[in-house]
Amino acid sequence: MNKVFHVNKKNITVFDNFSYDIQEGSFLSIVGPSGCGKSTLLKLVSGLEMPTDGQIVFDGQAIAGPPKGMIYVFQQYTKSIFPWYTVIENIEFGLRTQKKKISKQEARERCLQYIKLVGLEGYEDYYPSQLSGGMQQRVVIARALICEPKVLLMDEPFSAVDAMTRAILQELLLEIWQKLDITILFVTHDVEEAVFLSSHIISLGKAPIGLKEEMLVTLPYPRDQIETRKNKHFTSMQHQLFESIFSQEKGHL
Ligand SMILES: Nc1ncnc2c1ncn2[C@@H]1O[C@H](COP(=O)(O)OP(=O)(O)OP(=O)(O)O)[C@@H](O)[C@H]1O
Repeated sequence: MNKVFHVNKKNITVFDNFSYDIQEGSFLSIVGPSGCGKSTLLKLVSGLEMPTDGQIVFDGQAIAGPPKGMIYVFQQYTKSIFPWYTVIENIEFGLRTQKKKISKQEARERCLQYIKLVGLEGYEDYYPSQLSGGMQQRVVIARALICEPKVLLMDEPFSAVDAMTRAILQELLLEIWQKLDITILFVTHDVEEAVFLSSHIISLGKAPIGLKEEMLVTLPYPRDQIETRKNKHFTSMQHQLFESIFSQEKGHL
């Protein structure tokens, strides 16, 4: 697959002959230096951008637009939840996008089930402005999951929350991933986050290098913020990724 943007009469080649097979059920993080094409790759997979040449195949079909079964969670969660809706109404909005006919009672029960899954029980009738950043991000995650996606695409979803909330949300996301058996594609700048969460990591080189490194993260699941970080492989994988990205960032400054 190739992806070239045309800006001000110039061509920007982001991917040149890029190819990668995503394993169903994996937790794949995409890391790499700034501007290497991480978000573009997610947009290509989600059908929000189309490749200039080649194709992206999902469920045996070339993607020609946002496919059913994939949900995109953006970084700026405050912009993607409705401030005039309560928690439960925001989550119900996810159900309505599915266009399946279900009764009011069933819709409420399903919303409550996902509210429980993300640990927001008791906050059903709160408005986003009455919630912390981490809680708002939970609403976004619940709204995405209620659509029962096969693939969840997340572009730096935790970058705007504080370190402790991020650690809690990371554990929550792993629990959900294991419970629901979905595939997650996760863009992050943070190599520690990538190693903690992922079963697979791809490191992209400065465009248009494409795939620079592929890493299988063999740390056992379930992972734990305290125990997993003590594992010596955790530290060595983190160093390896950091070195690879930092050397490219530095070379370009
Ligand atoms: N819609 C667009 N039109 C033109 N150029 C674009 C567009 N989207 C992305 N690009 C260019 O493609 C390249 C890759 O951008 P992308 O946002 O995918 O990188 P990234 O790795 O996610 O960056 P960062 O880590 O800084 O968020 C950049 O040079 C960017 O300017």
